[in-house]
Amino acid sequence: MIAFNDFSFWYPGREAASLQQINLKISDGEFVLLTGPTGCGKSTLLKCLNGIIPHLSGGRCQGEVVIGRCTTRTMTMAELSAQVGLVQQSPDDQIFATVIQDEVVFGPENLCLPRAEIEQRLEWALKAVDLAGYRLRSTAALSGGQKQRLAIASMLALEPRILALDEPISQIDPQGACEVMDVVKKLNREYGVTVVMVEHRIHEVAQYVDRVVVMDSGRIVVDAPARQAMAKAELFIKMGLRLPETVEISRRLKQGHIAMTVEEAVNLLKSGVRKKSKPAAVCCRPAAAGTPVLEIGDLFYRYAKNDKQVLNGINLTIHKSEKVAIMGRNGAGKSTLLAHMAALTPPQQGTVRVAGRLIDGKKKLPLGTVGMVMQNPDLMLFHSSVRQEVEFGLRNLKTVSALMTERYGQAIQGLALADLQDDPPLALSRGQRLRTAIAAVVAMQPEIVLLDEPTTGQDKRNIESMMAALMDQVETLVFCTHDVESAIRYATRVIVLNQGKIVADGPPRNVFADAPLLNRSGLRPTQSWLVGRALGIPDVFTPLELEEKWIC
Ligand SMILES: Nc1ncnc2c1ncn2[C@@H]1O[C@H](COP(=O)(O)OP(=O)(O)OP(=O)(O)O)[C@@H](O)[C@H]1O
Ligand SMILES: Nc1ncnc2c1ncn2[C@@H]1O[C@H](COP(=O)(O)OP(=O)(O)OP(=O)(O)O)[C@@H](O)[C@H]1O
Repeated sequence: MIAFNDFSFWYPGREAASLQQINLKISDGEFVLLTGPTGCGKSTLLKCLNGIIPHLSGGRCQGEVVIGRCTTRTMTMAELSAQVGLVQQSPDDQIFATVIQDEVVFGPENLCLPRAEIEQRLEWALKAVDLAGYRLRSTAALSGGQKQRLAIASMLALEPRILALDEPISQIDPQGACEVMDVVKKLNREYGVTVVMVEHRIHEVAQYVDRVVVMDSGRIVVDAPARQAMAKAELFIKMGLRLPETVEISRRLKQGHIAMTVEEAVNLLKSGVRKKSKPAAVCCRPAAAGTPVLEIGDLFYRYAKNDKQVLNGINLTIHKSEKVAIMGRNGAGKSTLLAHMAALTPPQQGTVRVAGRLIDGKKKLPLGTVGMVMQNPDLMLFHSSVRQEVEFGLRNLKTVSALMTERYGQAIQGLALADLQDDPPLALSRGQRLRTAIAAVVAMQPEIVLLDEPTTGQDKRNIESMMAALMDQVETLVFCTHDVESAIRYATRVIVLNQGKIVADGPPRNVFADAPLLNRSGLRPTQSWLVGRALGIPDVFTPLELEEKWIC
């Protein structure tokens, strides 16, 4: 169905090839996960499938990509689009209609399908991504995760033979991600759709796929059935990639079996010899009680007069030095709350105090009080090099030269951008663009840093180095995330929103041990916690903790 024959590709103006001698064959009906470190060429490879490369990208190619029986060089974009549906990494790059239903029916209408069939596909596709009630809604009034769901729906409605998905669940809440994966798997299994999915959240998708292809620096370095690929756990770790916790548990057990699901991991552990003595339960980190820096009282907010309340009576105090994760279902109100904390949106009802200043929409906060990175980093990048981008804020703060060099250096090192300083930000991979936007904010060392989903599109190594830099260089940090593992590891406090209300607020270990709460809020416990529960060991959240309590 798909064949890359000795294919290499150079973007315009780049000396190094972003794809190097790729040889890859994907059969009809296969489900392939394509993964690898940020910037290794995954999105570039997907763009070859529907003809963006070479027809729109410019640049230089060697070798060929064959879809069906024809090479993409000789096929038109229209011919390719009829076979390949590509869901792009940033939904904003894909969505163009102003109304949701228009976005979804655009493809089927262009295929000149009968009206009844278009209607049926529209209904089915929106239901599949849980947007059924949103048909007539404006696309501009969607949250980031809802936009990602819409981008998926518009490709599902095309019913393509090949579905190419570029990090389709990166901004979707954990339960929603599972539902989307179930739909994609069903299409693959029941209708024989060939699926090529790029994803860093390997732990959430590995159990769905037939085969795993890993890239590094533009080359394919692993190509194996899923279980065999997971057996190369050491290589994944060396490359800084994330493993499913069940695989991590299997690795620690050292028995040679690889568990792909929680059930398999439970059976594997039961078959081993259990440790006799249990170490004491890990203590919850105490909540910080420093000076209040964000004080929110009875905050209500709706986008338009007749809309539902998006924030529904928020009361919240965040203290200096806290590291707070805000979590919850797509559309729960996280980004809207963050916009209030950044004083970008003045309160309609209730009060917001930032660093002691009452926000009323009239007076601006002094520069350097709050730094925020939005969910879509592209909205914040406007310079012609990473260097200029990161220096911009420091120049506005009139930072003296020596301090500027120091802060710039720290931010660039911390965000792993040293090799990209002269690159134009918008010609970087998404993970690299996001790190650039974060570096620009961190370099200014504002009192409060607000990040909207900073782990999306990042490999494990970059998440770890980025979070280490944030822990080190940022005083008070508030970040929205769907990444349960990162919240457990880095947050001192987790706040869960549901329909604009705070439904949980406490140390991560308390929040993530409350399965009914997680279930109601679009979240999921970690695989280690589920394994621990099945084995009767409470308070286990990571493979390491499970090893300490169970494995000899
Ligand atoms: N439009 C472009 N112009 C020039 N270089 C580009 C362009 N897009 C990507 N690149 C470069 O090509 C390489 C591969 O980028 P690509 O987006 O395919 O990586 P990726 O593996 O998908 O990364 P991520 O996981 O961060 O999305 C990177 O080094 C990137 O800087
Ligand atoms: N500009 C807007 N106009 C009207 N409604 C909006 C607008 N932006 C967001 N909304 C709606 O407000 C609600 C909350 O959106 P918000 O972006 O705060 O959610 P979120 O929790 O950050 O979601 P996600 O996890 O998907 O990023 C959603 O129902 C969304 O559709």
